[in-house]
Amino acid sequence: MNAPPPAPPPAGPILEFSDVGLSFAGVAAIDGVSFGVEPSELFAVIGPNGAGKTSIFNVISGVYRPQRGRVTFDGQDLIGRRPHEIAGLGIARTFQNVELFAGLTVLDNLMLGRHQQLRYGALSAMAWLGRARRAELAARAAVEDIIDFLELEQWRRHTVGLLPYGIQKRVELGRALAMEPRLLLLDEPVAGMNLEETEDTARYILDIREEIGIPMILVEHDMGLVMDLADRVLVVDFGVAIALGSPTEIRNDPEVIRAYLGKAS
Ligand SMILES: Nc1ncnc2c1ncn2[C@@H]1O[C@H](COP(=O)(O)OP(=O)(O)OP(=O)(O)O)[C@@H](O)[C@H]1O
Repeated sequence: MNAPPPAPPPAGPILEFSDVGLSFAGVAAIDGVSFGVEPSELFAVIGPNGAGKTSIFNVISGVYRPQRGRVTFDGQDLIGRRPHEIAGLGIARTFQNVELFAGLTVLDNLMLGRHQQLRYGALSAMAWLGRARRAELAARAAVEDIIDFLELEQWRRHTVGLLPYGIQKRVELGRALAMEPRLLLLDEPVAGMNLEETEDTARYILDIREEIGIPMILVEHDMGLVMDLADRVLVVDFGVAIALGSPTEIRNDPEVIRAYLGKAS
């Protein structure tokens, strides 16, 4: 009898954040936080205001350089790299406040996102016009797919700054997707949205996971959204990781309840 084929080795985390410490003027924003994000996992980071969530994103994306610890993406060290290099490795992010070119159209904003991903520079573009032109056509087709995917068709020629806030946030998500990321960081994707916009965004996040299958890290205050969407949740408070587990484990964790009730009183 033939033995069954050996199971493939379990894939390790694509992002490893190990014992990171970051302080500003001696005050710790992140104090020894460690976690790993599995390929295609939807990982959430929650915590009260000022807990260190955005600082974690800023460390991953190269905006802040921590004094301690190690961060790797797909085995490559991230600390010490500049934000554009990290974007070039395939880590895209959206921001708490929309950061788009407000005077440009939806289409142009997405094309700019895509150009960060194109593999030719200005000189090679001149030398290899044919190749550059083909890349440009492919870029345009990829952007049109994103417009379809996020149902932005009716706004594609509109100036971004004049669009409703919920649509601007969706364009920002599209801009990040246009980079063809291998990891997506979503900083408060539903902040300031009404219920309908929030539900739409939840659906797009699930669609990204289903159809594109990339891992995502979500920082969000909307607890309902986090508990509905996330595979695992990391809770930070005063820069320290106080819990890590499934939404159900987190909901029932006495330390988490204490941190939140403490802030509410
Ligand atoms: N550039 C900076 N200079 C000085 N202190 C900073 C800086 N960035 C963050 N901090 C401090 O680090 C701590 C964590 O801030 P951070 O913005 O990461 O928290 P947060 O959990 O994202 O908060 P919020 O939910 O309000 O967005 C805070 O005390 C904040 O004041």
